[in-house]
Amino acid sequence: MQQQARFINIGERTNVTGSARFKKLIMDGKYEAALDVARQQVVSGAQIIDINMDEAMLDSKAAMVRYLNLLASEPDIARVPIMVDSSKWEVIEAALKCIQGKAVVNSISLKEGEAPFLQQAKLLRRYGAAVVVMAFDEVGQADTKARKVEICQRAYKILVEQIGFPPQDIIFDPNIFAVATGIEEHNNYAVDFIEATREIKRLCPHAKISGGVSNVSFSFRGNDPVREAIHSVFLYHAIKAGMDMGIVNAGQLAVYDDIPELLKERVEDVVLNRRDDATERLLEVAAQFHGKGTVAVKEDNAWRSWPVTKRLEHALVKGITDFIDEDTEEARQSVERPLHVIEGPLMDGMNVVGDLFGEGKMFLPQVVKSARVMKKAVAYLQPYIEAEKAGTGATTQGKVLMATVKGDVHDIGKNIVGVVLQCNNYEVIDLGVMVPCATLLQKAKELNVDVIGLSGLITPSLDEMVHVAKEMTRLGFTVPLLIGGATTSKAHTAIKIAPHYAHGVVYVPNASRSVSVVQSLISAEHKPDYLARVQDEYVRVIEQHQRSRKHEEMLSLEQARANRFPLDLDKVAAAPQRPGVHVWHDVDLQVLRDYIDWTPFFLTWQLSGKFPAILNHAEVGLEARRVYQDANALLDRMIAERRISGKAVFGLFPANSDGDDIIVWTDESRSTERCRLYNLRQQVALRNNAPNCCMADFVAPVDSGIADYIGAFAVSTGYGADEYAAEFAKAHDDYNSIMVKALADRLAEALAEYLHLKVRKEYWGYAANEQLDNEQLIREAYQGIRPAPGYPACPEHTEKGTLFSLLDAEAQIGMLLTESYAMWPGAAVSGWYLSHPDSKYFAVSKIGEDQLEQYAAKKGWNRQEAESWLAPNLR
Ligand SMILES: C[S@@+](CC[C@H](N)C(=O)[O-])C[C@H]1O[C@@H](n2cnc3c(N)ncnc32)[C@H](O)[C@@H]1O
Repeated sequence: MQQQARFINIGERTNVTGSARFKKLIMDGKYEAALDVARQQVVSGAQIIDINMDEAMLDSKAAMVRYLNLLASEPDIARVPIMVDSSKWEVIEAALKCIQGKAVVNSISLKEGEAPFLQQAKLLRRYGAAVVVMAFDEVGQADTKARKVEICQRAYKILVEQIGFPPQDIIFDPNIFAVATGIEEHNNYAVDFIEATREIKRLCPHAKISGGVSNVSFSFRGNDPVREAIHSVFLYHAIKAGMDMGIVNAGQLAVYDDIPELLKERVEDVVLNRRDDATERLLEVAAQFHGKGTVAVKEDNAWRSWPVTKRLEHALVKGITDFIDEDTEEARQSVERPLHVIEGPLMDGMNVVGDLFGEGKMFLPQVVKSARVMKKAVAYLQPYIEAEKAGTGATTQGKVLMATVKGDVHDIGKNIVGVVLQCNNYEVIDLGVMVPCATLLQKAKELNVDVIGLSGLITPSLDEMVHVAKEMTRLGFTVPLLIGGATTSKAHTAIKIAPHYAHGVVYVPNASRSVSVVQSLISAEHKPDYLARVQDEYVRVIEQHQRSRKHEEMLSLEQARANRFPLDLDKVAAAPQRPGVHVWHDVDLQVLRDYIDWTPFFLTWQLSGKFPAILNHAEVGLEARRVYQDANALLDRMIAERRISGKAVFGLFPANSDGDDIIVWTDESRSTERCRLYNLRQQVALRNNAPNCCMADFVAPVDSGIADYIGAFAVSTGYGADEYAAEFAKAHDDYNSIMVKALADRLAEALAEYLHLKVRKEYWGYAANEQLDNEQLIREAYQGIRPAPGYPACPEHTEKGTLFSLLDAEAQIGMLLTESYAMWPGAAVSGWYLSHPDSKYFAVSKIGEDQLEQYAAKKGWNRQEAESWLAPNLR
């Protein structure tokens, strides 16, 4: 597997000689559609795409240039290297002029002798391109191991020794030819390639080996399953011998371990030329595997002949809903009562899923798909169960009541935990979002639940959780309380919540952990021990917290102010090109797709790794590609059917700082305050006496006489998302329900990114010439920042109130704030725009009593209100 992981797939569908569809699109001038062919390959795992426009009826050079230029503007495709494939030198040169990153040229050879070979190689070196060198010389194409090695070694010497071509940029293609053709001399072709690969790698250090893999199975055209098995077996051995890359249709490659034993053995005989009658023996069995699609699909269908209980298990593990109604019906007929189907095969199947997930052999998206199968089966049985009046359902392991706390609207994490618990046979009662404490506890009593789970995303929710814990004590509850959500932590749970409730407060870091936690809490036998361990752990966490806090030296607010960030007033940006408030009512979501930061999307699904590398990750790559594909298919639908929409309101205003405040003026006369933004300042003594920052430090002070500005924005792409997600949930499809929200969140972040870009380049215009790709945008490699209230530089959430009234966000685009200052719709981002080149993100962190008092006075808060809103900065 490790070796497979290093292999580089070269996509081949963007080749007019190899793909009839691509050829037609290009010949018809449908370049946009032809781009999709490239995109599809990247999505299916191609890490280089081979582009070939060599067609007699085509102006190949013009077609290549046009296509490459279009590709360059598609960030999701342009991130993979291009292999320029042409037999015409002028096409290659024209292509190299368009390609920005490192290109690979396919190919040159010694066919015409050394002089043209050298000349071309020199030119390629000047372009910094890597090159594919075919094992072809004046005599012809190399077929035996000896000839392959001889030609490649000769080419290597010429390239490296005569012109200093970087050896790591040389890729040899020692020719893969068809085996099992019926001609005896061809029988050793695969072995010749594999053995030559081993030898060339030894003799030509750093050079790479590539080849067109589909050639090897040419004699089995028409029988895809056998062809795919041949490719897979061939690659298995060639990669072991040192093959680095190959042209191979990544979407149609059988998994070596999944090839049925009989087929694998016969194919291996052919590929490794192990017996004289290998071809006949493969032909004998080939028909059995004949069929459409991949070997895996062929095997998939085999499960349909299994006994129904096994079929149900298979459907659950693989997440297949296609046959679930008919299989559930068959199972129902085979048992006495419909409930027995749930208690028997369905729960057995889910146990398998639970075990595989627990062992790390299944990933979260797969588990959520399994839940979809389970729910559909249960829904199918429901009318029969009701007709029988058999009560509410099967016995479960326990009842878990879950809710996102009052004032908070975020629920993706909670929904995922709910699904995972259901998969493990817990009954989950989900009260949804913004659930007041009284409602929650009343329900808990009424339903006599075993566990209560709270979730929240924004920091004010942490306080609400403390409130729930206190109320549980006051009302005499004894069931354990689970705490989860993005801003929650073990430390916060230990320090702030646990002391208020004596019957177990457990922090759950992610969905996978929820099962073992609930299991331990529900078991009468294990619960005391488990809670004692949690308590010990909390003691340790608290001690650690106290130790780390002790080292923090605090400055007085006065001292911190004296150490403010020294702003370079010569660099204050010019006045905005388009001041005032602007509204976008219907943002083109298609445009936003290119600005999506996908990495957090995978994290939502508990797949960690940076995009796009994660798509090819040895362990999670396959699953990552699947969710990515599902996500894009759903995005297509959401956009085409206009199921969600995006809106933005933003404005650019005259502003100056006044101490720690920022004054927003009504107009350029700068005489009347429209509003004042209150900011917190860092008070912890920082290393090397670094400045104690406050957001106001990045805006020109009022007494400088400099006309500075500030921007404000609020965007959401959540309009319609909750309804759409609810439709899926109603159809027992949690997978897509969660997916809708995760995608709406991604689009909201993408909108924030895109809008910020437009502001920098056009509306404010201080960076009109900025040219950054999406990766640079994600890294925020631009001038200026967009700090968001609730985040570390401006952690106090009520400032969102000022932001929203400044923009009149409710009237303009219908965005609301809850009592905890969470934004609605949930897929939303808001913040300020600061343009100064030295402005940067920082964390206010802990503040002192003096700042607490002064800030409270400015906001008109009493002590309790101040402590509540500033809680995250008082720890
Ligand atoms: C949370 S990430 C979101 C962007 C990420 N590419 C995504 O799609 O999820 C970065 C944003 O968080 C906010 N942010 C990050 N650090 C911050 C800080 N220290 N203070 C204030 N806002 C901060 C800024 O609005 C910044 O643009």
